[in-house]
Amino acid sequence: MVDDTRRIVEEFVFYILRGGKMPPILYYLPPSPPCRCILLLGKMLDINFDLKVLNIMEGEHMKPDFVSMNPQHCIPTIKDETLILWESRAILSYLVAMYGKDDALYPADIKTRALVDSRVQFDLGTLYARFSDYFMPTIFMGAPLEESKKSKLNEALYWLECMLKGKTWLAAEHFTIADLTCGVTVSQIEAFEFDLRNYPKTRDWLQRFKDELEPYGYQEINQSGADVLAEMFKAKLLK
Ligand SMILES: N[C@@H](CCC(=O)N[C@@H](CS)C(=O)NCC(=O)O)C(=O)O
Repeated sequence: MVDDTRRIVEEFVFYILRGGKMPPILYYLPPSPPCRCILLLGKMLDINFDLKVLNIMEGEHMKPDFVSMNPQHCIPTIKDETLILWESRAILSYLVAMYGKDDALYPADIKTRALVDSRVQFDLGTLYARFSDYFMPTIFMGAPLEESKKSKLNEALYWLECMLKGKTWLAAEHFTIADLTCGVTVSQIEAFEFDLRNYPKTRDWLQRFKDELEPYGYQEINQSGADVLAEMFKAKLLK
């Protein structure tokens, strides 16, 4: 009861501070890597999401109300007033533009932004895609791991290692959404105990990524979600 009152008061204060604008609704599931990216950014930007858990394992994403909003029925999805948006990386850049106190996480400088976009799209089209292709058939269907897919993932990790040569962060002198999306992917790969010994720069960067996000709930949001998926993966491997 006290907690409820406190939450209502906090939401009201937040509402006033935002100039009368309600916070965005986030449809999500805690272990989902793309959802974890949005939750972490929300903490960094102090966005008090109206959180709606959508359990895709129980088919909640296929319910007519959600499908009429997002016909692709994927999470994360946000609803911010009239805007309905999915694709986690597009959500990241939108939230920085709309709620960031500055553009540091998604720099306006044209050449820096081009590098951020390049790394973000590398994650979507190559790194996360190959990670998913290698691990997900085992997690969701109990399929055996495939050596050819492992090689493809190693190739993507090698490219990431090359991108980090002489760099502290992936795309700028400071942490950006490129580090956020690639970092969540690599932290999941690490949680699956994939051998990262050949990628020393990536391992150092991953540690910096964790340190950077520690004050924003890294353990509760990202590590715990990564561990849940890793448990599911191990259980399938043992079968
Ligand atoms: N490229 C999308 C991928 C989203 C995605 O695959 N979400 C999964 C959960 S991790 C999902 O919603 N699966 C259910 C479905 O697509 O029907 C993003 O980054 O947002």
